[in-house]
Amino acid sequence: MSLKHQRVVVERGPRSGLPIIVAVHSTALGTAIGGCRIATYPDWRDGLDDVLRLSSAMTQKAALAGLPHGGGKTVVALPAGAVLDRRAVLHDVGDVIENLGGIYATGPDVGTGPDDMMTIGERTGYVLCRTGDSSPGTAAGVVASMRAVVADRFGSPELSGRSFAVLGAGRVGSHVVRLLRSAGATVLTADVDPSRRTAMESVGATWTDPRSCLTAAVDVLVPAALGGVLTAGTVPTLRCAAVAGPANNQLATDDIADLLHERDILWAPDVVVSAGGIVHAIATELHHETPAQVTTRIEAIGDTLSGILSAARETSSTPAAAASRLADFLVGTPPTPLPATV
Ligand SMILES: NC(=O)c1ccc[n+]([C@@H]2O[C@H](COP(=O)([O-])OP(=O)(O)OC[C@H]3O[C@@H](n4cnc5c(N)ncnc54)[C@H](O)[C@@H]3O)[C@@H](O)[C@H]2O)c1
Repeated sequence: MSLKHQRVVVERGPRSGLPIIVAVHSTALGTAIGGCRIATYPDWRDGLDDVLRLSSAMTQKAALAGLPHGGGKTVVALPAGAVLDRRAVLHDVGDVIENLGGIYATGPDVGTGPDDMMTIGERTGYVLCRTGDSSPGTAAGVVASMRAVVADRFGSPELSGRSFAVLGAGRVGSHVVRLLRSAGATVLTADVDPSRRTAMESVGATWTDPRSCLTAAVDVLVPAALGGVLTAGTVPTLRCAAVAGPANNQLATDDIADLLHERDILWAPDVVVSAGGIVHAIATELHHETPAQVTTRIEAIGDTLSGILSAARETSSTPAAAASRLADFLVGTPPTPLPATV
């Protein structure tokens, strides 16, 4: 396999002794952006695989969100049972990013949050989201996407009277549930953490168990927990008309997009749907836009998704393939040919 990334740095952190891996996939549209993931891997090379995949997805995400940025990612690959000296590892991360000289800026991801960005910020200025929570922006982008999805599927963007099953009532999922309820939708929700139940029922959502939520007969299933939820095993059990949610990497493998298409379940690519938080952070922190300008950008996620869903229909391809082709076009990558049929 040829290397498609602009730059990949692997360093053993001098303070932490841990593998710090930063991949800059592309700066064709501007500074690469993408979060810092601290996670356990069987081997650091699995972390390398992850960072290569995630940074390439960030290039697509930034381009599809209309941001003048490329994609990158940081992974700190923890061995099983590692005891973390958090400050040491975050300073190691900060130094690696600083040494890249500004071609990449990081932010929170799995295993890191705004406080960690403050600590990384003690070593480098190339860091986002030091304050605040990205989940309200992400949720707003999800709801803008919902309007595009129901318009495509049912002929009207109206959310009132539509039914949704939100799997995962965490930071983003709980905001989505509230926004959908305020718009007059019927909402079923579930989380492995039962402490979320009271808050969700107080806004009028119906609580259920995760399995029933996944397979509920609803208009739209909203994956808002972990990635990999759509598999060859789960897709045949779905009873929804569409799937659209913030969870990253929902498809266990790329061919699951075809399986959903064959079942006539509309899948909205998560790389588009989940962009609201990063759009908010970039527009506010790097481009100093006004709240009204930021809202307009987040609402535009729905327009982008509408265009992708129309293009998919017109070319008889999956929305995943249509999104990928649009991202390649925006970044200037030579497009891959369309398959004859899907
Ligand atoms: N926070 C953001 O701004 C943002 C931005 C883009 C994408 N995402 C993605 O959206 C998803 C949710 O992010 P978040 O910030 O809300 O995370 P979170 O950790 O706050 O919420 C996730 C929730 O899912 C629940 N959960 C875990 N496994 C589950 C299961 N099997 N069934 C049901 N519930 C389960 C957890 O208990 C938790 O409440 C993640 O995939 C994340 O990568 C988040």
